[in-house]
Amino acid sequence: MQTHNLGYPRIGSRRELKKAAEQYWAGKIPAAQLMATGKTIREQNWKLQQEAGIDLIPVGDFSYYDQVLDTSLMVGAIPDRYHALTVDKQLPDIDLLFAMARGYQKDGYDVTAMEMTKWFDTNYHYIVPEFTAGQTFRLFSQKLINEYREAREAGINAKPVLLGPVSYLLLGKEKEAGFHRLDLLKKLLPVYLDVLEKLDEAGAYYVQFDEPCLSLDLTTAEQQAIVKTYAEIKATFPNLHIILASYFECYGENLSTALALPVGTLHLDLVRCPSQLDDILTTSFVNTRTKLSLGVVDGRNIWKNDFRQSLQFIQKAAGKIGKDRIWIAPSCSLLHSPCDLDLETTMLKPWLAFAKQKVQEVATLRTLAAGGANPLLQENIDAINSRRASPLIHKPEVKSRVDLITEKDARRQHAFPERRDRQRETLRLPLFPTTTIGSFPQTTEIRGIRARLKKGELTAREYDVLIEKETEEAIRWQESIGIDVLVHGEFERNDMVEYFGEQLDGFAFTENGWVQSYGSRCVKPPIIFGDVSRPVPMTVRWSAYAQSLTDKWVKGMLTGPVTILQWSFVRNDQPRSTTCTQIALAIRDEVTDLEKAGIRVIQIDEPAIREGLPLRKANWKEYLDWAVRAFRISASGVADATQIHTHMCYSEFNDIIQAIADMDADVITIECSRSQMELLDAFADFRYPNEIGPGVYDIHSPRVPSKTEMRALMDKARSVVPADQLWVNPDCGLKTRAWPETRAALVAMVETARELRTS
Ligand SMILES: CN1c2c(nc(N)[nH]c2=O)NC[C@@H]1CNc1ccc(C(=O)N[C@@H](CCC(=O)N[C@@H](CCC(=O)N[C@@H](CCC(=O)O)C(=O)O)C(=O)O)C(=O)O)cc1
Ligand SMILES: N[C@@H](CCS)C(=O)O
Ligand SMILES: [Zn+2]
Repeated sequence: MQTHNLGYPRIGSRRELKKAAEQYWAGKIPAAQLMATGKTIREQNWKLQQEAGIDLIPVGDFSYYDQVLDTSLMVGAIPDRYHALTVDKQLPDIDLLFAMARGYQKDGYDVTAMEMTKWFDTNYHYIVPEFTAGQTFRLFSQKLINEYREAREAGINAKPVLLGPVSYLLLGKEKEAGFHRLDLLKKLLPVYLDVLEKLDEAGAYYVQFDEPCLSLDLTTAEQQAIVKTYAEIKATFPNLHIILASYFECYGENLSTALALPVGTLHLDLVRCPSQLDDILTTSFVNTRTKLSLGVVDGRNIWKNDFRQSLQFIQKAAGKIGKDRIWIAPSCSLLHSPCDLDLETTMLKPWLAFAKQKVQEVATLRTLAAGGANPLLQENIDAINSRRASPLIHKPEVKSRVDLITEKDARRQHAFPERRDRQRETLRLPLFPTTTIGSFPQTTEIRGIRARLKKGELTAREYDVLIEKETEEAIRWQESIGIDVLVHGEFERNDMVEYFGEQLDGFAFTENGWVQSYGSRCVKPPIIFGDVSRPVPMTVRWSAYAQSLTDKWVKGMLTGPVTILQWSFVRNDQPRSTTCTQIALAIRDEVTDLEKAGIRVIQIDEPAIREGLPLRKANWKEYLDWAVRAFRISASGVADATQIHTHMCYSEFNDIIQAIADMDADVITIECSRSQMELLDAFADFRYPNEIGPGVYDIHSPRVPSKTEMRALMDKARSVVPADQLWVNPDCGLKTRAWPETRAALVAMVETARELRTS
């Protein structure tokens, strides 16, 4: 039996890559120092996996920003708008990569960033490839080949990992009409063959192709594209051992396609789809020579592996096809796991495994599968049993409150048209009201204040005074530029999910459990280990304080139940829907407490509602039913006159528009600008009945949009949605931005709204 890994986190266990990239962007370190940090992280990761006992170690999983963007650079899919930067300005590759990811606005250049969206159902975001009808490809970046050579020189048994050509194309977007991106396969494949040629020259025998599109509903043409691709690769490189990996779902309808591919190893995600092993072992696949990679260690969660359960899979497969055809692996890339449990002190530690521990689990499973007594097995059984029996987990009062929920609890008092009238009487807002999404820049000073509190250098009172000062400044500034519905700025929050997790019972948190979300941005997902309840109000103090400073309305700001669920590590001993409903009740209590404190506009953010959608359409309804119900439970405890907003971002929402309408928020603010308001057509076609704030500028880029751009977007919006339904706001919160660009952009946004009211 072999062990292998599909990918390792690249941020470094102390977020070394994040820190170096941000310092480089700020001009504080040279490119060489950033590269040196990257090299050190790669080497440490490779060595760690080698020492753990992993036979085949992934290379190509490292990226300075995103692996999909790296693929675009590898195949030369660089949109025309960057050509001035490559040709005239001759930007080095690393700066071109960052320009494509973040936009470029200096030295007289003003180029927008590429779109970013969710990687399948994860909180990782990739840069969306852009394709034109006349698209050409060529081998542009040799990063993968160079890193493969680097690994070999470091004595690593390296396995190059590529995003497969079909998934790469399907994850991209046509930027003009008249063609389908899959038509480009015949032009793209030769570049992949070029890369394989170079890898072959460098000595690669095993190559992993990730084709996660096989976890989606594919058309026959898409399945055939997979067949054609791997037939051609195999025909060109008959000696290559192709590892084909899909994850996050069953192969489902694509299983017979996958089983017939001329690959050396087929990877199965047995955490997300345990049943597919039986499906496969009852087909003629058993008579082939293809190896099976059993993804038994969960790459998406932090719970210790249940060795007995994994060994059952391994033994069952080995019994049918023989040990030599079995590989042991994590279920997917460990990109989605935090790095190292050794750095933690949580009391949950005996129940957990992070990336470093997961690769050790893979190796231990191989040892255990070989047979013989081993104390590691009993240790594992004890840990699994102690979690199951722990009194920390179950709270009868929480369970019975969930059982007592009625349909009335999930419904506002009246339908939207009546609520709108009450709200208009109360709020008295102008046409095209302006607002922001909640957070203002989380500056180094603010992070520093929080770090000092953590280290005990500030008392809780001293901390509060400093945060109050920031909040007051933000309120005064918003008043001065004429924003209509103000926000308190979220200065007291480390993260929009972790902050709530820290205050809810049933949650634990880590000190260094960082996971990459996009580029240099990381999250520290809380761990939901038990029944969830809210011991005391969580946000009322800050919202009430902000409201006390001004006569304008201040929006209360909450994270919704689905997003808290989705962006946490979730317990795996009860259905997600049950955990979500428990969170919904906690948020409902917060919403009603905010209303009691005089807050009349309350935003319940649900940016992750689309991300939680199952990858296969057949499973959508069940999810949307409980997810929408959870949101409604959280929002329905208030009077008609209290205006409930929700906010969504980073996803394609067209296909869940009915569910969004069913959430029945009075106002939805939604990311739209990178896609030039494309999304609004869906709202318009659907005749979305409630109010909408389509984002008028992209907050991911430091680039300041012009008034003309924002005006054009709003003109587009009002051509499809009635003006009295529209709000004017950015795409998302501004926490990742700095104040100078935030000020400039918001002043221009408010002026744009004023002009819209008169012309
Ligand atoms: C809106 N998004 C979010 C997602 N997921 C979340 N969980 N949260 C989100 O907001 N998903 C979709 C989108 C896009 N994704 C992100 C993800 C992450 C960020 C972001 O800004 N992350 C910050 C870290 C935030 C945080 O937890 N900050 C803490 C700790 C700060 C820190 O690093 N402290 C230093 C010490 C500081 C000092 O001494 O000066 C340290 O610990 O070393 C805090 O503020 O207290 C990031 O920087 O990556 C945005 C969008
Ligand atoms: N209220 C949050 C939403 C982010 S999706 C913020 O403004 O950062
Ligand atoms: Zn957002």
